[in-house]
Amino acid sequence: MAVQPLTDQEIQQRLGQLPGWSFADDRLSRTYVFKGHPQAAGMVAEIATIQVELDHHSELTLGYNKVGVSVNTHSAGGKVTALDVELAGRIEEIAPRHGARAD
Ligand SMILES: C[C@H](O)[C@H](O)[C@H]1CNC2=NC(N)=NC(=O)C2=N1
Repeated sequence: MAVQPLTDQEIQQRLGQLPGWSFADDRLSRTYVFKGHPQAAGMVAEIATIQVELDHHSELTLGYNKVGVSVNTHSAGGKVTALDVELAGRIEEIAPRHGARAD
């Protein structure tokens, strides 16, 4: 069975475990700030590796010292699902090693 969208209540509950992430326009999103461009790019590269492993892919934006992550599940009609929450959690785990801080 295809992955089901989470309800707004379920999303709010899961956001409690994902500080810095927000829910708007049917997407989970977060921006991270880094010391400089190499650190930001390194974070993007590791996110890409995780996304290949999970077979779930966010929209990533790389700036000078910022990385934006925004994700929903295409196969669930562009809604937020447990797959998005899982990816966000995996990204949170690696962020400290890249020196990421809140925007
Ligand atoms: C065939 C492949 O598994 C699918 O296209 C995957 C790939 N990555 C994906 N990523 C996201 N964000 N949503 C999806 O529905 C999705 N589907």
